[in-house]
Amino acid sequence: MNMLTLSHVCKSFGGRPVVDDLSFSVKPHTIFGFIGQNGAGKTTTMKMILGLLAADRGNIEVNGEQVAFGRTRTNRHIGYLSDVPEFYGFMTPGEYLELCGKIARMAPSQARSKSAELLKLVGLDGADTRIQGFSRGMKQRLGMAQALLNDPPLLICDEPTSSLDPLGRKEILELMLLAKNRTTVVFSTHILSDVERICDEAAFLHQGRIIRGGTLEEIRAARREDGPELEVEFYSAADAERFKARFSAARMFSLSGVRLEAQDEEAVPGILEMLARERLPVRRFERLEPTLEDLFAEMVRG
Ligand SMILES: Nc1ncnc2c1ncn2[C@@H]1O[C@H](COP(=O)(O)OP(=O)(O)OP(=O)(O)O)[C@@H](O)[C@H]1O
Repeated sequence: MNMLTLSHVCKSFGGRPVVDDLSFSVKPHTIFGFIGQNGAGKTTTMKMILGLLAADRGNIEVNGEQVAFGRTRTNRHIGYLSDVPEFYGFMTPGEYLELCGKIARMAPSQARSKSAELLKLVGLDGADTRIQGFSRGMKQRLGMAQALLNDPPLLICDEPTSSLDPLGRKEILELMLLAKNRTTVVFSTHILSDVERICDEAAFLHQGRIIRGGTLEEIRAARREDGPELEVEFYSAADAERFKARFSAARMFSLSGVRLEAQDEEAVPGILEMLARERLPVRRFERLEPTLEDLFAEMVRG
């Protein structure tokens, strides 16, 4: 059974479709990247999953249970982390998590042990100071601990890395990978390199519609039909020029580097033979994988 399923979900504001016939599903213990530019409809979709906004049409199921607008029953399956989580700054992280545990009706001893376990998981077990002095990265890690407090089978993170510096981002990405052992993660983002680093599956959202989805391998495979791009780097500019002169679909990308546009798969051995025959010493020969950023830019341009 899928952990999350959206079937033909639609939402308009003032007659303008913002989410348009959206369908996708997320398998348990995977990380699903929900990708889109600003205004693509990511937050609107998340709000509908959380039952905070009514869908005009379609169906949403969380852990096999149908989401109903205004009722929060299905939210017992969900942990939620926003882009900038808010806390009581005068508390320490341990005090804050224990309070959350008590609000969730945990016994005091359970709230204490669960808080300690999660603070260790997010690397805040030594942080015994008030939250108000925390960096954004530390707050995000605490938000992650809070979201995992009830052992939810689904963790939804709305742009969890957008406000962080590269180190903070890396920490949150690593935490999401760790969280995958205990839950299923859906995270929205416009940072495609984050998706490449940790996601099993992803969906590209554009103007409220999914323009491509699947495993990262499937998403990349669609482009590979055009054949690989190759980069060949030489030790001298003269060698690079000699090589480039042999190909019409070639251009220099640096003083001594040549890029060959989409090549037939069969052409690659011939190129290698030619390099050996002409005794052109090669510093680097690489098939370029398109980045998700390249793919997304292409799709959005149409
Ligand atoms: N309550 C509302 N009333 C009218 N329009 C809205 C409302 N909520 C969102 N919108 C519009 O719907 C579109 C999608 O917004 P949404 O917040 O879902 O996008 P997003 O993908 O999360 O973008 P961002 O990364 O900027 O948060 C935007 O054009 C936004 O202005």
